[in-house]
Amino acid sequence: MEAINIGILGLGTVGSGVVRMLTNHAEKISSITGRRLVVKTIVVHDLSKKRSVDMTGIKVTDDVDAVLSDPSIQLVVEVMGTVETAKKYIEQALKAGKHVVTANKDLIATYGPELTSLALQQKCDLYYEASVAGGIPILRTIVNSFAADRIVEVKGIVNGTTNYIMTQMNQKGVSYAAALQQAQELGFAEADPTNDVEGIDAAYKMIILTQFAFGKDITLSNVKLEGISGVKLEDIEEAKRLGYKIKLLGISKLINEHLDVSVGPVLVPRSQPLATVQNENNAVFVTGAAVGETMFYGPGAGELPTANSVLSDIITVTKNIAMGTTGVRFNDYSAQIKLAESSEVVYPYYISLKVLDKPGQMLKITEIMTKENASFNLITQTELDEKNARVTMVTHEMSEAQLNRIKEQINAVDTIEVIAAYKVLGE
Ligand SMILES: NC(=O)C1=CN([C@@H]2O[C@H](COP(=O)(O)OP(=O)(O)OC[C@H]3O[C@@H](n4cnc5c(N)ncnc54)[C@H](OP(=O)(O)O)[C@@H]3O)[C@@H](O)[C@H]2O)C=CC1
Ligand SMILES: N[C@@H](CC=O)C(=O)O
Repeated sequence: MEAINIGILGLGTVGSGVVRMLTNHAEKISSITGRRLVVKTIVVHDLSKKRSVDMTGIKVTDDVDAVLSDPSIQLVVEVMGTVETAKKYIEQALKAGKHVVTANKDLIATYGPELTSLALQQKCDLYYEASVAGGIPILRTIVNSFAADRIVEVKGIVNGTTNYIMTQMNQKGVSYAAALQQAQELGFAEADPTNDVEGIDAAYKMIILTQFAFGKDITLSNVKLEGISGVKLEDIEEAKRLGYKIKLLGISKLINEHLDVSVGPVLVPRSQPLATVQNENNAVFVTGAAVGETMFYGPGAGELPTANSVLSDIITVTKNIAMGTTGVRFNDYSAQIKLAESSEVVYPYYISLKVLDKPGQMLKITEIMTKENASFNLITQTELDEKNARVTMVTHEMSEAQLNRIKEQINAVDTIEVIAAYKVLGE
């Protein structure tokens, strides 16, 4: 059987899973593709590190040229992370006529269009299923199964680390720091977990999902972004009391034919399926005008789930090589859509305020709300200590522009401070 030589850049959580799956499932992969997949070379950073996979017969090196300059290697799998270095290596690989599979959302969200053009020019494949929602095959599903439908919304939990942290805090009373450390030890977190907890990793995934669902290239600056590092335990408890769970959600949505993309903590009703997604699992809702609401659920991070998505790309590329059909875009859809104005984006909000515990504070809040034509369907005040109280409210629908003006005016009152303002999802 003809062989296809593979070079892998990175042998961490995902790289190890890829090697394990290529070894353990070799027979099935060959029977599907008609090719024998051989991992010829793996590039790592630190040659002295102990590895957990069997590397018999594989060259392990810290010299990337051993892959990029080896003409016998047809397929490069980039699972090392970073943006600029990975870009440089992938460009070199494509220019050398090698096909590329990557799990790197930072890279694809930042340089996807540029790399896709280069791949097309070189008649090479560039696939990145694992870059969004780990083990959930969501990108291929949007390309294939939603090809004819008009997608109106994509939303969901697309970061395993933050969902893991919030589940552990919520259910087991684990501290934020301890839960983050566990997520790092389990291999879910990024090399720099700031990207996870500040919502940047989820935003990168929403950029890619937006490209696939709506055919629109956006950048990080187009995503309204808030992470979980500022979410207070009191707000988690208060949300629970009101019948909600706080989840970090990515939402990309058509509003009046304009697109709004956000990542942030959202109050999800306990009865909504997203509220039941625990630990590193992810769930993506895709709403099509024809099909209605669909939900895709599964592990969003971790060695083997992510490796399975990388393998699906490797198999696609192998089949394309075998059939001589390489050099086709992963996603062909492109559309002209404007971004929504903040006056168009309307949600109910949960607003949490720290107020000086003295008379008249509620009046000031309601005056500001009334001035902005906003109303709430519940408001409560709880004493925090001798001096301070917390006021929480769930508003009726209001625009983001209204919310911003309300926040600004409340923060200008020296006895009141806005602690949180999170969207509230409907049932
Ligand atoms: N972990 C997960 O669940 C998921 C990760 N991803 C993405 O997959 C990619 C890999 O993630 P993950 O496996 O977790 O990362 P790890 O940090 O576990 O592994 C990174 C690997 O790349 C190697 N490496 C890093 N920089 C270089 C370099 N400059 N030259 C050569 N080798 C280098 C490291 O070498 P050494 O071992 O010697 O240090 C290590 O083997 C990232 O883009 C990540 O965002 C996507 C979905 C899920
Ligand atoms: N750090 C990411 C890994 C997968 O993309 C996450 O936690 O989701």
